[in-house]
Amino acid sequence: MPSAIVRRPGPRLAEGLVTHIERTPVDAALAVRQWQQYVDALEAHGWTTIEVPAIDECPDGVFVEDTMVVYGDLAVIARSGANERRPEAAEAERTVAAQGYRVTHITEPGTLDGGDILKIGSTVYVGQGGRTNDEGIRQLREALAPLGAEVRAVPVRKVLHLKSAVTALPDGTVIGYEPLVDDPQAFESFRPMPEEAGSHVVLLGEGRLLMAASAPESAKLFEQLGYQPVVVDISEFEKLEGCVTCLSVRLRR
Ligand SMILES: NC(=O)NCCC[C@H](N)C(=O)O
Repeated sequence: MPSAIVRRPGPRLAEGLVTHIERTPVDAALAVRQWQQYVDALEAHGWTTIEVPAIDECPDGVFVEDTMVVYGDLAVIARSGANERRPEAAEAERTVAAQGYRVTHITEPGTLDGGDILKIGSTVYVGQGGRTNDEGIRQLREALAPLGAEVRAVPVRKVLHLKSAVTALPDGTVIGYEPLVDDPQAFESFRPMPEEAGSHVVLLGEGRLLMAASAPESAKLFEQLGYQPVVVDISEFEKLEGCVTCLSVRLRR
């Protein structure tokens, strides 16, 4: 059975970082309900969820995906490009290690956020230009090479992370909202989506795509393509540049 690491939002969520969008007020109580619905959606589709203890002093702790990259039996613990977010990694590391993963670390001067990593088979795309630096990419390549992964750097300048711009469908097609994708040609096959949030899907298995309620046109398009959208409202996390991918680390082993 697949499982997913998640982390409950803390009391300072509303103070989370915003970089590319205007700050708007976050309803913390609504955010907790939305987070629970996100967890419920994972569980309803066969995913066991494993909680990292909440980290009250870090407003962005809920975006647990950024703390690591999991590939095969290895968890590469990230060193965030945002100083304020670095304390999030320690407990996340303990949680993934307790699941039986080997652990290695991105070390200074390398920086890397898990949100910058998009895995498609043995190809690992890494966003370059935001939170992840060249040294972080070099270290990731070195860590994953023995596992047969090919790490490819792609530019990210218009959004926070690579996976804010693009994710991939089960058949490997990369999807993105073109105005926010720096180089669509960096990917073997690219499909433009009609909405920004339509570029973000979590593959739940059996053609089901977890996605945000803020992309209804994209949901229709996915249905036409033969997929089954599983829709969650994550408005309060979107106000902090979060999306469906960043709220969990999927463990498929
Ligand atoms: N992987 C992601 O898309 N993470 C979203 C992180 C949002 C958070 N407010 C941040 O700026 O780090």
